[in-house]
Amino acid sequence: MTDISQSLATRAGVLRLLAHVLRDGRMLGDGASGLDGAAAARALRLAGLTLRHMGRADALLAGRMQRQPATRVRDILRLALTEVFEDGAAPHGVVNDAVALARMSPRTAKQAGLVNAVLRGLVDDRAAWDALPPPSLPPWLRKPLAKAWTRPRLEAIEAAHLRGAPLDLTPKPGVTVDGAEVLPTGTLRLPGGQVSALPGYSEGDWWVQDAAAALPVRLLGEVRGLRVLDLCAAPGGKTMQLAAAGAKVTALDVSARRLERVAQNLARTGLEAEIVEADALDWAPDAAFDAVLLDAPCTATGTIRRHPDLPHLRDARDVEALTALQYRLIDRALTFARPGAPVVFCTCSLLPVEGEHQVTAALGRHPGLTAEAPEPADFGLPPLAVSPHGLRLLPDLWAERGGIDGFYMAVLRTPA
Ligand SMILES: C[S@@+](CC[C@H](N)C(=O)[O-])C[C@H]1O[C@@H](n2cnc3c(N)ncnc32)[C@H](O)[C@@H]1O
Repeated sequence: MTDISQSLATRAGVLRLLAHVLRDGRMLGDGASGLDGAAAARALRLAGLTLRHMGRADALLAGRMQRQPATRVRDILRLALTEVFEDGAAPHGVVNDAVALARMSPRTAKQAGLVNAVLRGLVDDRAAWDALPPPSLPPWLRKPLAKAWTRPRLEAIEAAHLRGAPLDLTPKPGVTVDGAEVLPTGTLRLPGGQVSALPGYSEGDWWVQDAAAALPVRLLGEVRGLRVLDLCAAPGGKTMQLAAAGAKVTALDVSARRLERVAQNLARTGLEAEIVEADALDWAPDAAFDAVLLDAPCTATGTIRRHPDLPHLRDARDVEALTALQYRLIDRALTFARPGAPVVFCTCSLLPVEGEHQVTAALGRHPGLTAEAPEPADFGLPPLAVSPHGLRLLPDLWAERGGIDGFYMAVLRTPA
């Protein structure tokens, strides 16, 4: 394969991934670019970058085109502009490949001339790109976030999304990784890199987990020897933390496919947990647990730094369905813990309706239920992380250290 055809193949792979997200409504990480190895990784990175900057590309294109082009043509143009202005690609090669991509499909071949003309008029105009406002979240998310966190905070969150995220690892006790920064929370942080090539991967010394996602388990304190229920467990990041800390873990999840990932992760790390495939709303254990962790399904909007596809895949209807499910899961989780035992509720959402409001509502409907507000400093976190009943993390926190995912977590207890 020549260099030219390799770059073309990679860009065709990016178009497949964009169609998977924008047309099929599926997660970027589940998409197939049709490529292998380094080309597949490059296509995935470029698709993510294009999704992050899509609003800006569309704004620039809107000024140049009277009619909306075919969706594939639009994606070709979006990718080309993103590569030139955000990835430092040479305009000449980008335009040539964009025209070739249009010609590749009978449905868009006739628009190859349009692609050429539009791009030639734009790729040298960096000033026009730089003058565009930074990409913003879609209205379904922007509105409630501005209300909850103020507009300047929202803009700081959007800026954090654009910066992306470092690579965070949770080590087994005593494990270190050369070159990694040790965060005050205990997470090991690297700028990035191919995960499976890092030292300690095949030995199962650590697993990938954002610094925020590693905190809910720590709120449970010492768990050695305790029977702990990990209620929505897959793919198993928190299950591994609990098992590594010496807990007897039951890892429950409704998804058989996702539970396979738990089993694989446990096998790689040599850790043990009982795996249960069940709907938490129907399931009943033989005996109450010493601690319960409810990492409830949510919009995952706290992870947009890593998943730029999310704002394009979710909408306000998802929020409604998920908050209703969280409400029911909290009530169920409280019945699984022995009286007085901790039940950690957490979600990786930026929306208070999936965090603070859920805990306030649970306190209102369960007489005697308490929620302890953890002290942020105990976990090396800035005071901004404090919230009425729990810990609130937003992606603009720790900007100088590389940020942290958005999360909410609280420790609930029924009366002893
Ligand atoms: C946020 S993810 C959990 C992430 C996991 N705790 C970790 O740290 O790797 C939410 C999980 O909830 C599961 N889930 C959704 N509804 C459920 C239900 N009714 N019962 C059990 N699990 C459920 C999903 O399959 C998904 O794996």
